[in-house]
Amino acid sequence: MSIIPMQGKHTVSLKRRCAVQVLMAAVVTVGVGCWIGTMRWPWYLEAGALLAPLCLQVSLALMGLERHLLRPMRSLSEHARRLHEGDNSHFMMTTYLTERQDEVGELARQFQHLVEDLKNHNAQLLEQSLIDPLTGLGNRRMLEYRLDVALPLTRRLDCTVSVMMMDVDHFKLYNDHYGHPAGDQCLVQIAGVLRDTFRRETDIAVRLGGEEFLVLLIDTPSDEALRLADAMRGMIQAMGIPHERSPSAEVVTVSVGVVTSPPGVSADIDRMVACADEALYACKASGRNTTLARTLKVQEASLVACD
Ligand SMILES: Nc1nc2c(ncn2[C@@H]2O[C@H](COP(=O)(O)OP(=O)(O)OP(=O)(O)O)[C@@H](O)[C@H]2O)c(=O)[nH]1
Repeated sequence: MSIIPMQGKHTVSLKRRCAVQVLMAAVVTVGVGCWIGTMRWPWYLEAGALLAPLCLQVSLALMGLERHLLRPMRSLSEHARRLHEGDNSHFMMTTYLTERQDEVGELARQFQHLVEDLKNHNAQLLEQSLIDPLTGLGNRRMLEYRLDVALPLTRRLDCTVSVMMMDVDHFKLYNDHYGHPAGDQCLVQIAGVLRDTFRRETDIAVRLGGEEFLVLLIDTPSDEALRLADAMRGMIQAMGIPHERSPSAEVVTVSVGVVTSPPGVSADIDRMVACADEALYACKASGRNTTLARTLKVQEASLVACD
């Protein structure tokens, strides 16, 4: 963050305000003193006449102190307190502070910059903690984060939720044969297919870990979800990444298990993931490089188990 010098071009410094105030007090006191000298009043009247403008000047100085220093300081400390308590969602310093052309305004602007920098930094950190560094897809935390928003929405809109579990076939053999860095590249290419296939803003595609990926689609009929999952599987096969050691194909392939909750049913994601996992392992058992869907048993508008 750049540090802007305190004395800006248009700054009316508090120091200058004080100097003007003191000068005015001196001029008024000397002026009144000279005037009293010509009046030949008794001493108590002279003292009263001298003290009255002095008291007025002191009162004006205190009012200025309150207006130009103490009130903005209280306001700044209130902002700092709200930030400290975590209320920074819509943090915006009042223009009354930031538009001031003195040191307090400068302090408020710097404070505002600092808070904005911190907010950006926090947003970056949050994003980094939600992204899988290898593939750039979301990770498990991203899934949880997005489910918090997506699931209440699906309940409210009474729409379907589809979960796809995808796993690379014989990936251990791939790693053993081509090496771990080549395995990493393979995962990056697979992630690219997921990104190209699931482009809707509501689609959630994440790498759960290792060679396992999950896709969650909302408001997509079960046959469409199955068609998309199989298209994705086909595209990964069509990339033609050689896999000499695979017992099931000459290229890298994946197996995909799909499950869709019907509309009007409250989606239990854990149960759906378990069902999609079962479908995935059925793919593995049936020779791999396939897509299988499972239907969900529903009782009293909630998911019970896979059939
Ligand atoms: N290159 C690379 N390999 C990984 C990564 N994460 C996990 N793996 C490897 O992925 C392999 C997964 O092996 P398994 O779970 O036995 O599964 P598989 O060999 O694909 O066999 P099937 O799933 O039954 O087809 C292991 O060898 C892990 O070391 C990663 O980030 N990069």
